[in-house]
Amino acid sequence: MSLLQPYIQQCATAFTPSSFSISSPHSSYLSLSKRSFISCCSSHSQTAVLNGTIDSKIAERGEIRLGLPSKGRMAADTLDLLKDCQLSVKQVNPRQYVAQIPQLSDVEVWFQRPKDIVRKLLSGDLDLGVVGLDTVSEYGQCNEDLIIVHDALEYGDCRLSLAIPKYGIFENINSLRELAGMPHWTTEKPLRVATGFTYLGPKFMQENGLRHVTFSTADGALEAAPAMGIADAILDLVSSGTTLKENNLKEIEGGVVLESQAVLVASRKALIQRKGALDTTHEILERFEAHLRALGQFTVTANMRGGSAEEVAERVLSQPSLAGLQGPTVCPVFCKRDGKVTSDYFAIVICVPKKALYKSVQQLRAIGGSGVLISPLTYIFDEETPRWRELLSKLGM
Ligand SMILES: Nc1ncnc2c1ncn2[C@@H]1O[C@H](COP(=O)(O)OP(=O)(O)OP(=O)(O)O)[C@@H](O)[C@H]1O
Ligand SMILES: O=P(O)(O)OC[C@H]1O[C@H](OP(=O)(O)OP(=O)(O)O)[C@H](O)[C@@H]1O
Ligand SMILES: [Mg+2]
Repeated sequence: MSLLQPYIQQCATAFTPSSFSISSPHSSYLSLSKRSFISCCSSHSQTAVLNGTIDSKIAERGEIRLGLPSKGRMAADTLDLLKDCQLSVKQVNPRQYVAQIPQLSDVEVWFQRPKDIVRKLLSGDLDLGVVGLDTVSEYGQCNEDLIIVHDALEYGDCRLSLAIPKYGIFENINSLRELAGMPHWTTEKPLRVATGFTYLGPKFMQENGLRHVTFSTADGALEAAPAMGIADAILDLVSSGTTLKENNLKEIEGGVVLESQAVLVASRKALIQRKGALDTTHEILERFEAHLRALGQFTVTANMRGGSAEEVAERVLSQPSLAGLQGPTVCPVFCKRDGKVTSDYFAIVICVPKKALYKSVQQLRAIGGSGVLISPLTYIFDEETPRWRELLSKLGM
């Protein structure tokens, strides 16, 4: 074994849909990945055995298990989101992998690595999880048992993207079409792609008609592979683009496989069969939605002189940025003048998108608003969350 091999090992076999093959020093991970790949195409009898095992796991335990990332960049942000939704995770010490959320008494939190959260949802050992969409797509492999309950938790933003060197034969290549059209790639000398995404990578290439491609894999620092002569291209997560830039690589048009952010994912079986799982999911979803909706808005209060509530409302509604969620709340401000209670002023309360804040203040002033107060919003609970209806329909309910 050469010195390079423990770091990244070349794949000798060209990818074709019928001969998926990737070699790696991490044989346990890859054999699992390969097994899951094959299991996608497995016989009905194998699926039935697996389903039987999952059914018995559902019957065996009473609590609802939520998997959260144990480490890495998703871990802290996930705990922060839960905390902001008044669902603080009580973990006795950081090395203990089980924890509780006092507000959700039937939920047991298990800290796991993101890819293991997806694997354990599929095996029936977890019921719910928070991970990146990239991880669900890679390790979930389109399995119908996985249901995305909330698809935009607004952190962990990144994209899975193909990147090539800025130099050499790639200098003038700027799109996937141009890359595919290069005469260099043949059966004998295919395009070598280094990636940790050994399911999504081949699938993307196949769907985009790149026939002469081989894949190699490694656990990190993939951006070094082209300069080391190990690969021609890489397929990896990109966020700021700094790592690509620092390693003289560029993304190409049409090369984004997936846009990703943190999601709440569930096992369909658990939602249908486990007692209380659907109610708990509803509560978590409602809290997430209410909090995330509120994040983008401010409450704006202002005073306005006027003859009646209707007349003030009409003035407010004449401005494009002042409609609020359902329209303005207008209420009289009472004061005592010459011994008499009067209301020459009205208080108006509206929610405005954070992005439109200054424009809203200008519009309020233009129609006679004064004493404008801005406060952060914590939650916006609607009558029913749209995602809940979507979930019920995905479950056939
Ligand atoms: N550069 C990035 N910016 C934003 N989010 C990212 C970035 N890289 C990864 N992520 C998101 O965070 C998730 C976890 O990434 P992280 O690097 O923490 O763990 P990992 O790569 O799975 O584990 P490890 O690096 O220890 O093997 C990814 O699946 C992705 O959803
Ligand atoms: O576009 P950027 O903001 O530069 O981020 C991209 C980098 O972030 C991730 O690596 P990570 O930091 O997780 O290290 P790893 O390769 O060890 O997983 C990803 O694999 C890229 O290398
Ligand atoms: Mg990483």
